[in-house]
Amino acid sequence: MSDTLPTVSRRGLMLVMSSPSGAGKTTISRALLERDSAIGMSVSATTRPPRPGEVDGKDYHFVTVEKFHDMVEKREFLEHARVFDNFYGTPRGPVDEILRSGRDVLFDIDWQGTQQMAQNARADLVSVFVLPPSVEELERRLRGRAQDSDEVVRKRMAKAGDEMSHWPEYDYIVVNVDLDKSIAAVQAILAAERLKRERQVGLPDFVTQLRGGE
Ligand SMILES: Nc1ncnc2c1ncn2[C@@H]1O[C@H](COP(=O)(O)OP(=O)(O)OP(=O)(O)O)[C@@H](O)[C@H]1O
Ligand SMILES: Nc1nc2c(ncn2[C@@H]2O[C@H](COP(=O)(O)O)[C@@H](O)[C@H]2O)c(=O)[nH]1
Repeated sequence: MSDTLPTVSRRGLMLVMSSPSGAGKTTISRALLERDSAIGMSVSATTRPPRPGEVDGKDYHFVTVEKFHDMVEKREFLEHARVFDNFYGTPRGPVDEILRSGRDVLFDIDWQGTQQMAQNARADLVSVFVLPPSVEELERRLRGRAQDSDEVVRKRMAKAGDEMSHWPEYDYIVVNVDLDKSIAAVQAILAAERLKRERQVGLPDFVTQLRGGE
């Protein structure tokens, strides 16, 4: 066997994860990032105040409402939306940079953002909707996270039904019962999507070379 591994160049994909608040998409995303160096996270901008332990520039870019509107006007967002009582948006620049470096990009965004991304870049998008095992468990997780006030938890629970109604718009649905199984499921989705023929843009050259050149 040759000692040089064949590489077929590949077009980067955009993996979007959505769910009702508290179903577990951030937890699954973090685990995925730790295990897979070929995917980078899109860090959103938000007008929401930081939760305890959240780091500016890592979890979010925490910005004022004025700054957010300025970014919208300057078309700096790939998508943006009002979610609950705050604004959230995906800065365009870092996403382009990750894709240019040949890696995939992971997004933790809501259904409104996913719809906007689907309008602009359907071919590059892979979308996963995470459902909780039950509404009771969803509330347990939101409260167990212990990072939001009672009022915030109540508002998020009140919106959960509406958010879950968007599941048919997604490519894959993961019911997040067991965390390890959910992480493995998303890894499997990513592995299969990377092998899609149309994403392996280096295949024509590779097969030509396999056939001895033409
Ligand atoms: N399979 C699971 N079993 C039990 N607890 C879980 C599971 N998955 C996630 N959790 C816990 O549920 C809580 C909410 O998870 P997480 O913050 O990932 O939700 P989220 O969907 O990203 O919410 P948000 O949209 O508000 O950011 C966390 O405390 C997390 O540790
Ligand atoms: N459309 C977008 N939605 C986003 C973005 N960043 C996060 N989100 C979604 O907001 C809610 C609440 O998040 P939280 O961190 O306050 O709990 C959740 O559904 C996220 O997926 C974004 O850039 N665009």
